Amino acid sequence: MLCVLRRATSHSRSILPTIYSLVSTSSGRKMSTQISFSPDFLFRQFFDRESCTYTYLLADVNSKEAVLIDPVFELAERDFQILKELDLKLKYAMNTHVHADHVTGTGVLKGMIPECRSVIAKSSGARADILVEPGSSVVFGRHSLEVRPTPGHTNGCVTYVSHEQGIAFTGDTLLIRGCGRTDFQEGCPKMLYNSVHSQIFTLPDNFKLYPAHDYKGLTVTTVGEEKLYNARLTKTMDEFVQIMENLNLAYPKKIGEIFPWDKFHETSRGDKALQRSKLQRQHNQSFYRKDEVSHVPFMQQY
Ligand SMILES: N[C@@H](CCC(=O)N[C@@H](CSS)C(=O)NCC(=O)O)C(=O)O
Repeated sequence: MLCVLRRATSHSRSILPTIYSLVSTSSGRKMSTQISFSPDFLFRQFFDRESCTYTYLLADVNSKEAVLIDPVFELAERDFQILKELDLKLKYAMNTHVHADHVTGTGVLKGMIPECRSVIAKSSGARADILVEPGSSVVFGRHSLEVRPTPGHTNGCVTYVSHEQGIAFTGDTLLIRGCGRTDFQEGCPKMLYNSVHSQIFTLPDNFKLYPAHDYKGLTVTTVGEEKLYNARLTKTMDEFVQIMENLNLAYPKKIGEIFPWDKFHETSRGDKALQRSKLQRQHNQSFYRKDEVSHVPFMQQY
């Protein structure tokens, strides 16, 4: 047993510097200079087992002002309880985009915390108290998040960046070793490719990236790692488009609750997506009649 442990330790010692040096060779930056969180910055990552969604809680520990990124409707009570226990004041409940796979928790949280304001990108077309635009800053206490436009999965996708903490919340634009699908809801692979390369891969290699979902149990990545190992985004644009057009993923389970089918149908791109959406629509109509979609008001009431 001791032997195995020793071997495992020396193995991880030999691999890590290789990764770091590969990354620093490709960009000229040193991955080994890890950016630590400031002592007055609180960070928590929460997980929804149902939709594999990450919700992030960030706060200024002195002023107690907090933000939640991508809260989930069914888990609003969990998030509220944590805020209460940590004695935090939720200033903003924000979304990276209009989600197709879960209903946002912002409406419920606003009901529980009257001072809380909802935030989403103006380009999403969704309703919220604050509609942010490229270059806007979301300020909580002494901390702030820069809003970077990263359309492609949806038109209104944004990435929120904390330069001081060296972190970015990429929503569904960039997933760990993958990316958001582009086969519905205004999806456009070329746009997504450009967004990642111009807005995310231009951040320093040692910035940590936190996605809105992971389906394999991974929690965090870095710009440097994704530039080396992302199976889709390390390809050329043409290769990337080919990959994205042939993913053939099943639609998210909740899509029928999020989108009125007529709107979804209109905004699907390409014949293949349109055909699939027709089939899906026929299938779902037996479950979701439009006038029975009780969650839609929450989707609109960010
Ligand atoms: N199986 C899940 C949905 C999985 C899925 O489609 N995820 C989306 C993000 S939520 S719209 C995605 O972009 N995935 C990309 C990928 O490569 O997996 C469900 O049934 O809800």
